[in-house]
Amino acid sequence: MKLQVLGCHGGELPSCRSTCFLVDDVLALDAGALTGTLTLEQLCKVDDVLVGHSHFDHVKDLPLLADLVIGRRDRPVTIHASRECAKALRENMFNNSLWPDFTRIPTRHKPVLAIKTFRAGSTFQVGPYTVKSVPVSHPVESCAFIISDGKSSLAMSGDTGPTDKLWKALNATKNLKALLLETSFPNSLQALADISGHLTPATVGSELRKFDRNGAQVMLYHLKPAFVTQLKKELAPLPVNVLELGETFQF
Ligand SMILES: Nc1ncnc2c1ncn2[C@@H]1O[C@@H]2COP(=O)(O)O[C@H]2[C@H]1O
Repeated sequence: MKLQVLGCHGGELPSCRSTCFLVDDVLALDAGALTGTLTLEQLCKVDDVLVGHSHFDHVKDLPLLADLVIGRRDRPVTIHASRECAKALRENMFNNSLWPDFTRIPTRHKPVLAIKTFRAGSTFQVGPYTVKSVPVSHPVESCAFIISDGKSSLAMSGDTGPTDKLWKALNATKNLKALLLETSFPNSLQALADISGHLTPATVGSELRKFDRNGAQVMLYHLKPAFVTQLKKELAPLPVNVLELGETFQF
């Protein structure tokens, strides 16, 4: 699997882009940095988007994506969202008020977008990938994903505070090559991290003690733009890498 880092922050500044990864040019993980990073030709190749939860920084490019690729693809771009997330997208984004309902445009039988719902905790197929969703800990329904192409597995934590379910699922995963793990706030903001369902370097350290790592890389993302420098200092002693924009990995 090829993994491209399009966005690896928990917000946006000229030097930071919201969460967005691209697998094998065709599968996007979250949609926080699609339209500002990919060309129109590259955007037209994205067949599926896995959305971990409904918060704005993870879904914000879906409306612009639909408007850009309409009329340029043979089939809809499929957005895979948990029930609560799908409901939020339908009611609050593609509601003909904030943005046109592109799940019915240009026609309801051949729309540019399809929203496909999964049950948090279920395993489903997306093209050649088997995707296991794992509910994690956040104020809205949020899922981690474990994605396998039959040879390698790659996991993304989604936005989460401390969790047991994710580590249990990861410890049972064969051929796990990498875990993309969220880290949002510095240790001085532990109370905010706890209330908003996020990790700090301190809780990354304690969470990693639950992980039978087996050689998998741990790559951190979702650093809040205002705290990147402080976070990198606090993370330096941990056995992890902090992701950078534009990086590409092959698993
Ligand atoms: N109680 C809170 N006080 C201040 N900021 C918050 C609070 N709850 C959520 N947030 C912010 O709102 C953001 C929503 O997206 P995130 O979960 O990435 O990160 C969250 C925090 O940055």
